[in-house]
Amino acid sequence: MLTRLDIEALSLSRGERRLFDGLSFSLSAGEAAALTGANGAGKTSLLRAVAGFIRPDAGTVAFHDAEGEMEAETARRLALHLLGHHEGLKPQRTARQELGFQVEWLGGSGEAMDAAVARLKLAPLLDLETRKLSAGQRRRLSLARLIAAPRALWLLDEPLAPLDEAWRGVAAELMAEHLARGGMILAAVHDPLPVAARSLDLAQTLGGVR
Ligand SMILES: Nc1ncnc2c1ncn2[C@@H]1O[C@H](COP(=O)(O)OP(=O)(O)OP(=O)(O)O)[C@@H](O)[C@H]1O
Repeated sequence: MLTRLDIEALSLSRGERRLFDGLSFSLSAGEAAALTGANGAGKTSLLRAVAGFIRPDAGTVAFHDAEGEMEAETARRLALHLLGHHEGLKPQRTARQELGFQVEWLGGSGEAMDAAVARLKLAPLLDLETRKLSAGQRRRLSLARLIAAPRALWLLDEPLAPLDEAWRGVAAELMAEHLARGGMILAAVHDPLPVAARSLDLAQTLGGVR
């Protein structure tokens, strides 16, 4: 199981623009970090770099389990979830088809999928095409993935943004349970995370934070 994420001296650019330089921080089992910063500061880009979708200009992203450093590709394939703004749902497919596909792709079981559907109260939505779901309902469908296919590191991009108060409460419970099991959360947020979390302000972290 993934037990630590180490980011060391990371520099990231998008287009011609350098977003940040020399960013260093670590996250250990049971810890959460709230990534803050102005629009365009690079929060989403950092999450995508950790997930391996953007290559940094310099620096390293390393994943560790109890034995030592893991191969990054393996860690990314098996030990993390990236939940983005865009839920990555095909509009013409039903919620059931999309969730079923994702859970199978991620190696989750049918039982775990049923548990996730129950926890996120998705049963009445499963036969709707995803284009007919509201933003909050789509986010609940994405949150179901987190439960149906357990992974140690959750990379969450504004996870609460489209949720109403009641569903924010459920998301908070899911996060707290994940941390209590030794999971880790790195979340880009504009509002505070609803769990105890270290704050990592991208506007103020040039040069490194630990
Ligand atoms: N594919 C891309 N090509 C070029 N520039 C990009 C690309 N994707 C993002 N950017 C730029 O990178 C910068 C950082 O974007 P990013 O989405 O990481 O910011 P953010 O901190 O998550 O912002 P927000 O709070 O608005 O979600 C922005 O200026 C954005 O325009």
